[in-house]
Amino acid sequence: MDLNLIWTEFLSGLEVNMSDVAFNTWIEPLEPIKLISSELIISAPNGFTKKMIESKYLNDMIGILSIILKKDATIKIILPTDNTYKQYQVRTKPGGQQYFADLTENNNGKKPIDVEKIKMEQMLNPKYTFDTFVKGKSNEFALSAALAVSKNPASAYNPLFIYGGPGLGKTHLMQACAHEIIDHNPEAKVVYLSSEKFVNELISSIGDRSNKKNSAFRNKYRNIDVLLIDDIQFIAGKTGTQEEFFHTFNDLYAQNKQIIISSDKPPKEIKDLEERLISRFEWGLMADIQLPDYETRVAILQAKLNMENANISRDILEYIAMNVKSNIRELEGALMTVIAHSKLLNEPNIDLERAKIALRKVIAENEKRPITLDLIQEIVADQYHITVSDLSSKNRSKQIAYPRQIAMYLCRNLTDSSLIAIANSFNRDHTTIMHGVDKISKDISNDENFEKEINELIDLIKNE
Ligand SMILES: Nc1ncnc2c1ncn2[C@@H]1O[C@H](COP(=O)(O)OP(=O)(O)OP(=O)(O)O)[C@@H](O)[C@H]1O
Repeated sequence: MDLNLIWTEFLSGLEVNMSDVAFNTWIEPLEPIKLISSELIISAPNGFTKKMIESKYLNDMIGILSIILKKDATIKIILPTDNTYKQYQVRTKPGGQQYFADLTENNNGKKPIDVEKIKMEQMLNPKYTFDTFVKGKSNEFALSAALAVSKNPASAYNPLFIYGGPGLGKTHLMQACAHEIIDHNPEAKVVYLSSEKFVNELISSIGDRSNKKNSAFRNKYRNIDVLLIDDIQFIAGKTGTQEEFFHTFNDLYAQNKQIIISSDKPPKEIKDLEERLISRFEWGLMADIQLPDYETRVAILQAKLNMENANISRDILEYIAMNVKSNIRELEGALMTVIAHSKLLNEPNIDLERAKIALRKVIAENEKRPITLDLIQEIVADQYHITVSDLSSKNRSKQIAYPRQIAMYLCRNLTDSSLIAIANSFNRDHTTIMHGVDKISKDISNDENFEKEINELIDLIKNE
């Protein structure tokens, strides 16, 4: 078995059992050196990491390696100063990319394997391709943009910014771009990752006081052809990460490299995102994905069903499409629930009545309204016997101004809308919102009864 493949599997095995921070801090910096029979030689960057691995993670690592090798394995941790295995050390190409330089293999004319590429391809879901993406009115613009960019990276639209609510297909579309670009050009250096992973990698590179790792981080992201960052909204409020990402973005853009970004909202509406990033994200093309209509929902269900090789009747698909409207992930979840019931009950031709019973919980959840600024305003207005338009009016009487501040507080705490979006919905500027939120926070901490009143309101909103 190839060392690179073993290592990739090994990392995946460890990653699921560890927190991201622990993985990035202790495991990521390790380098596989050589597999000699069933002993894996691993290099740790310093004595402290070596000690930490040996005391805390070695047993798990041996367990995982034994499963991969299908025999009892051992692991030896060495330091870069150990010359015994020098000829096997990882080398860095001029671009910063790393590969294993087993000199004996090179002498035999074998091409060194690109570790980053293997890792990256493993991160892509093989099912998330353009072929499996169902086109509908809600996503046709984003789909066309993604196709155009994948066919001609960095010449069609740069950056491409895809946004839309949860579970509507942003990750699927981003990964379809990555697959398509790699299929057309296997040499392309494509990096796909969530902004959370970007943040974690950055933190662990900063945590390393030797500058080596920090510059490896920079090289990694500045020497690629296509960068896809999923769920960029997670870098909001993280000043250091935004700074690093800003420079990465500028470097790639200046070199005419494609950048594709996804988010749950358009750049302007992302809470605590720096203005300079917002403006850069808006340089290229912004494409939104909306909630799918009924026909698209049925078509998606049909497509998923074909992949699952199960027999679910059309009336059940229509029933699901009619009742699950909130997002496609839930739609898929509902279909999988019916398929699971049909399999577990041994009813290959499950009927609509049975399916309805199986779906009762899913559908009840789906009927809950999502918490939006509009919903909060409706409920607050109703509770305090005023109208929704009073909330955004100029009226300053206490009977209206106080519920207005309560609604501002709830909008800020129960949604992740930006201050600007909240301010617009109340026809005010953002400082007024901040003042209102502060006032209500203080009143809550000073008055238990008021706190109770607000908690009851929150329950009402959550259960609507
Ligand atoms: N148009 C589509 N055709 C087929 N499947 C789709 C489509 N849109 C979404 N899906 C499926 O719905 C599920 C959720 O999609 P995905 O994870 O891409 O959503 P997302 O917008 O990235 O969500 P989040 O913001 O929560 O990360 C996936 O299994 C995906 O394959």
